[in-house]
Amino acid sequence: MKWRSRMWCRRLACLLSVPCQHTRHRLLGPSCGRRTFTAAVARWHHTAPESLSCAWQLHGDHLELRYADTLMRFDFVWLRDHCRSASCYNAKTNQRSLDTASVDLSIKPKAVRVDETTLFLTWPDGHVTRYGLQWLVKNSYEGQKQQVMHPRILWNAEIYRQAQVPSVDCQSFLETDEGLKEFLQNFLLYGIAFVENVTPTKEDTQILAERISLIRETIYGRMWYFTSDFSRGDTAYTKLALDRHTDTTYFQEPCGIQVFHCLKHEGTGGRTLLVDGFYAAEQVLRQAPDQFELLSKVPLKHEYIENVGDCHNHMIGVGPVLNVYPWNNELYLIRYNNYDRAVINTVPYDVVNRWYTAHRTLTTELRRPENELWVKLKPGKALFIDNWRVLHGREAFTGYRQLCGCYLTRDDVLNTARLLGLQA
Ligand SMILES: C[N+](C)(C)CCCC[C@H](N)C(=O)O
Ligand SMILES: O=C(O)CCC(=O)C(=O)O
Ligand SMILES: [Fe+2]
Repeated sequence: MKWRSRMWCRRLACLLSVPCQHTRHRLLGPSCGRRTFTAAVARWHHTAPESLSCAWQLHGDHLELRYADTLMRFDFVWLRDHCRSASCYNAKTNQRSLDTASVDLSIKPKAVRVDETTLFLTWPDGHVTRYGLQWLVKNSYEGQKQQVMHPRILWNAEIYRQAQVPSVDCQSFLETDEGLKEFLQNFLLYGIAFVENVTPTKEDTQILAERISLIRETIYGRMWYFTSDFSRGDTAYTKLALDRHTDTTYFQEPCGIQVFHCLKHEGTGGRTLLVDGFYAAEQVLRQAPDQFELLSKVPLKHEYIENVGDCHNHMIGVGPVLNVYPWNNELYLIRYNNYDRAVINTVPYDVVNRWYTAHRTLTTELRRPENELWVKLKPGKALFIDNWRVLHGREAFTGYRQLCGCYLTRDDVLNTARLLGLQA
């Protein structure tokens, strides 16, 4: 992604290299500020020449605007398409009424005017579009690019322990907005969160889950409940150790959240391992950006083939190990499960070779002991894991062990968080 920032710097540099025009305008005085501009001449216009709070310039196919320390460029079709007038936009439902296909792709504003707070555009058919300058900063590519979509605290074991993230009490989680909000804030920041003093039953675990989301029903059921009874074609249903992984990598959209509640364990071992996949990926980005890029570009398949008893399933999910938003390179999903990774047949041999190297670098980071958080799940303590970020595993165990839980739909967890005022 380096090229992006380099390119951006170059563009920024070129725009910053025109201050002579600002100076000239300041010398010309305030009269030009509110004047309607009709000709497409590249010239800076200032609304408040003394403070230089806003300046704009019309180019052949876009409008350039500087406001609140942000330099923004707006495509003309974009400016027409996002018009918030009553005939183009339904403010009650927040939906677009304008048929975008009716906009001439070479449209240009007939007139442009900016006052202290608002940009006014008049289109060839006479339609007038108004944008608040604050709204533009918040919604422009350049404004948006400066902020992350999901604020997070990346952690290793030490960082997580030092943070002393509290578990939320079950009653406060279920009965107060503050309890729920605190829980969700922790969950969004760290990708894991605990609820304490839960009655150790499947039904009570379901009530917890439904407090924040819809349950995502899968081939494992809605609420699942499992022991080492080999009832399914998967090593989760054994007493074996499981290396760190994310679940349901063989779904086109892996489950967003996993809930675990250990209802019983009479025996030894069986601790849960948690590793922040984004922390590890960040280390790869630092050490070897090209390897990070490869992991985010090469698509692979994961697969689940099951024929046990009455369970017949064949699932395939395709996607890269690291998934990033292309406009800011921010990670949003890691798909990592070496058990369920399918035959690699989507890439030529020389790329395969480089991919294995990159995968090894990531695995080395994921396996560093200092990145491992080990917890023993006990009846009463429910664990929520962001399955798009935090890997889980398990130590081998002896004796009878019963775990219940479910998957949650990510959109609905984030919905609850946003309704409580959190950035999600
Ligand atoms: C959680 N539950 C026991 C229901 C399912 C386990 C699925 C395990 C599978 N290997 C995966 O990683 O997706
Ligand atoms: O048994 C456990 O603690 C977890 C097993 C597992 O990885 C899973 O169920 O997804
Ligand atoms: Fe798992």
